[in-house]
Amino acid sequence: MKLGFEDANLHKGKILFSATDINFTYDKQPLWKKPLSFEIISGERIALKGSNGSGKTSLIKIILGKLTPQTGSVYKANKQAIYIDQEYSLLDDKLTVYEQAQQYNTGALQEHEIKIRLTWFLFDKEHWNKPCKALSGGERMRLLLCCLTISNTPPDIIVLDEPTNNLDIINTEILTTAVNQYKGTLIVVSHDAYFLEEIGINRSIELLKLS
Ligand SMILES: Nc1ncnc2c1ncn2[C@@H]1O[C@H](COP(=O)(O)OP(=O)(O)OP(=O)(O)O)[C@@H](O)[C@H]1O
Repeated sequence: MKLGFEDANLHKGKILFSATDINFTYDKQPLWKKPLSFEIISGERIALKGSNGSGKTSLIKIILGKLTPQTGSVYKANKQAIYIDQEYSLLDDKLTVYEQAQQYNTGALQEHEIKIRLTWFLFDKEHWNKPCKALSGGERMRLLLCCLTISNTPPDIIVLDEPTNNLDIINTEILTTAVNQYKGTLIVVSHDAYFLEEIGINRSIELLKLS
C-alpha cells in the first residue's frame, strides 16, 4: 500500500528539544528519582519507557510545551508537533470521514484525489459519509494517518501514545507501514516491544519514579 507522507520540509540533525536537569512536581512531590537531561534531534525515533505512573504523559506534555518543569531548564524549537493518543481524539466526531480528510487538505488536492487517498487507507465509498464518531479504533487510526498524508505540511514531530492498544494485527501493520514512511521525528510510548522494533526505534528515554 502506498501511504505517501510528504517529507520535503523535514530536516535531520537539528536540536528540537533539550532538557537540562528537569523534574516535575505534582503536590510538592518530584516525579523522577533523578532530574532528567536529554536532547531530541530531528529524525530520531525515541521510545519513552517507564512503569505506570512514572511520568511518561507528563514528560510528553513538557516536550509539547504544555507543562513547564519546576526545576531545570528546557529549550524547544519552534516546530510543529502532534500528539496522537490511543483514542485518536484529534479526529472531529462531528465530521464525516470525507469532511475530516478535507480538513487536512492544505495542498488543495481535488475531491477525487482525496477519495483516492481514503481508498489507500481502506475507506471505500460506503465509508465517505460515515460520521467519525461511528468509526472503530482501527478505522480512527487509519483515518488520522490518511489525514496526515493528505496534508502537505506533515508535522516535524509525531508523538504516539500507546498506539497499538486498540488495534488488531491488520491495523497494526498499516500503522507500522505508515510510521516507517514518515521521515520526521518520532516519540513513542508503547509496551509493544515488537512494534517498537518494527518501527526502528533507535533510542530510549527511561523514566524512574521517585517512589
Ligand atoms: N494533574 C495531576 N495532579 C496530580 N498528580 C498528577 C496529575 N497528573 C498526573 N499526576 C500523577 O503523576 C504521576 C505521573 O503521571 P503520568 O500520567 O505522567 O504517568 P504515566 O507514566 O503516563 O502513567 P501511565 O503509564 O499509567 O499512563 C502519577 O502518579 C499521577 O497520578
